[in-house]
Amino acid sequence: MKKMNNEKIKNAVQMILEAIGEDTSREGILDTPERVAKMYEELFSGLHTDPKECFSTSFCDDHEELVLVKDIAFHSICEHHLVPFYGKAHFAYIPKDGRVTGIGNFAKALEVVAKRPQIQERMTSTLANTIDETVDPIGIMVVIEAEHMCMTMRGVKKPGSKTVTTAVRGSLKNDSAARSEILSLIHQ
Ligand SMILES: Nc1nc2c(ncn2[C@@H]2O[C@H](COP(=O)(O)OP(=O)(O)OP(=O)(O)O)[C@@H](O)[C@H]2O)c(=O)[nH]1
Ligand SMILES: [Zn+2]
Repeated sequence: MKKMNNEKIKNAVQMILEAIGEDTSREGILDTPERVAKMYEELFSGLHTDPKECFSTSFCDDHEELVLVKDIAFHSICEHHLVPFYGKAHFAYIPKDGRVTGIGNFAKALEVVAKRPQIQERMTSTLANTIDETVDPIGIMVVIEAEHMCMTMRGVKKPGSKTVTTAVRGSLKNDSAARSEILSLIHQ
């Protein structure tokens, strides 16, 4: 994994604090540039990791029906304002040739992809493409529901508003009945 430049982040945060008129010598704020640099290392840890690595385990169990792993919580960062958006991701897929993937792999891939500055649409399609290329299922549908702090704490200020994005690959693209079943299972 490429290393982040912590020194650069520290200097930038120091400059922001100075620019907003803070007293950067006061005790509470003295270590803030360093803290933020450490935090960014965690929040953006997925930037140089390939989520395809998360799908290494699979099992052959003759299951060729729908599998839904739902309500996996995540936090990500909006690339426009660098504030969080957060919510839940749902993964539905139909295994090919009875080969199923480990259900925990969806949560691992979500963690990698969420830890990047981005928009929700790209996060959704990145996950769908990753699963399509590694698990190679008959069909896949990724649904993400999130609240964006750039829409709640600033700007239009609409707390509680949710954005829902979907990405569909394979057979589910032409199967509206299966997509409706997935959506009803998600919201059951
Ligand atoms: N499509 C999409 N838009 C997003 C996402 N996150 C934030 N945005 C929007 O990106 C837009 C950025 O708009 P700009 O006009 O460049 O920035 P701004 O003046 O700060 O915009 P406002 O947030 O509307 O005040 C805003 O409409 C945000 O609501 C996302 O995940 N997907
Ligand atoms: Zn934003």
